[in-house]
Amino acid sequence: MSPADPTTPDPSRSDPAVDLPLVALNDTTLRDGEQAPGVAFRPDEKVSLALALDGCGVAEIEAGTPAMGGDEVAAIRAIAGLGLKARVIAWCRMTEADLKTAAATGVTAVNLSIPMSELQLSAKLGIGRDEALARIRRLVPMARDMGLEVAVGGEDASRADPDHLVRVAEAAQASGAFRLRIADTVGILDPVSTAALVGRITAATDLAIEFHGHDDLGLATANSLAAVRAGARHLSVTVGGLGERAGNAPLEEVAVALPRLGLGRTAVDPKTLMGLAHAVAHAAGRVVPPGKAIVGRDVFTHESGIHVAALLDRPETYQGLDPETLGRKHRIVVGKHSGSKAIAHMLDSLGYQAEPDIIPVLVGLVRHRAVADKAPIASEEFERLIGEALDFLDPDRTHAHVH
Ligand SMILES: CC(=O)SCCNC(=O)CCNC(=O)[C@H](O)C(C)(C)COP(=O)(O)OP(=O)(O)OC[C@H]1O[C@@H](n2cnc3c(N)ncnc32)[C@H](O)[C@@H]1OP(=O)(O)O
Ligand SMILES: O=C(O)CCC(=O)C(=O)O
Repeated sequence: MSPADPTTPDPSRSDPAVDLPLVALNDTTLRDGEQAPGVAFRPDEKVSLALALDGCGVAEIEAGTPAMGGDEVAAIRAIAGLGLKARVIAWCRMTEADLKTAAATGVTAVNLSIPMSELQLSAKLGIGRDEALARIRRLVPMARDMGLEVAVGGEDASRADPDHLVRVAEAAQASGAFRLRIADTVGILDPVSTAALVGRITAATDLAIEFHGHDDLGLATANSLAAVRAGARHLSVTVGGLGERAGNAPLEEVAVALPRLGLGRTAVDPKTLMGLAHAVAHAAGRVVPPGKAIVGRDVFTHESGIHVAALLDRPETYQGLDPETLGRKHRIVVGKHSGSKAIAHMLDSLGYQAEPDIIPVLVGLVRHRAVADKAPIASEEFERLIGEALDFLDPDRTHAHVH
């Protein structure tokens, strides 16, 4: 098994290594992310999120949809003028009007989107595959002549005939596009079908392939990783997975999983991911769920007695990901599932030297309190429970059970 071969990763490696393939993350929080129902960023919010995304190290920022006009155009123009390291790309339908509006924003790159499936071609545009190919051959060179880099967006590619996708890749490349996006628009792929589809395209073309996963089945991250195994070197992501319906592949999951699984490296600084998650959630009017992988409040917090007992001695016993790589730390709380070692640890961390007889009493009191409160026990409440335990053990306080 060779770690350099993306199809045979070495799961034991945890550090990004230079011999892993470089994967470009195209963050579309400001375009597809904002398509989540009710999410509406102000231009100043889009600008500050673009700066944060650039600081985090994504390769590309899909800044918005110029065809929306007004504030959206102003925001894209402002982002294009920031001089970011990331490529700033605008999303367009494959039409001359959208292209001209995009060019006027000052972006240097456009994603020209056209449906790939028969269903969308006929239902949305009333055209067939040949006309779709003709539009690619007309619009891509037009955009190139305007001095723009061009990616072709293959909407609904997961429901399209793979032979047509290959022809689209050929037409896109011959017309001057630098990339084709394979979009699982309605989120129906799994990792096996993603690898088969993406592998079919990457075997037939040397045009760069981007995979754009949706999370309708909770598989967007898994599918994105499968796409990399199959040769995709560009992935669409959004912060927190924000996006249409169930959203997109979360930036934080993809950026951390790629090197952790020995599949790829990116330029993303993992220590920026928490701040970014909260900035996007705030601007989106949403919250970061406590159990959200990588950036959730509780994902390095431990309550279960068996886990705490082991990781107090050796953190690696219950650690798949080192929190320090994300600028985070393990946290231990006491609650319904605490055992005696966790209670002793809590006493110790609050500065008490306890005699062993108080611990089982506290285990019971903590469990009871946690069920009533449906929350871990805060330090002040724990100290109150110490008092209760002392009253129970020795109502007259003739003996010091804690010091
Ligand atoms: C899978 C995706 O995420 S696709 C991206 C979705 N993003 C958005 O919709 C961005 C927000 N959208 C908007 O603000 C508006 O829909 C606009 C400004 C883009 C267009 O508004 P309108 O002109 O009023 O059109 P409306 O939204 O009613 O319908 C969409 C039109 O786009 C056309 N269209 C859709 N995809 C494409 C395409 N790839 N190429 C060309 N035309 C397309 C539809 O056929 C329809 O055309 P019609 O008006 O001639 O019937
Ligand atoms: O055509 C594209 O660029 C992809 C659009 C998209 O967001 C999707 O299909 O989910």
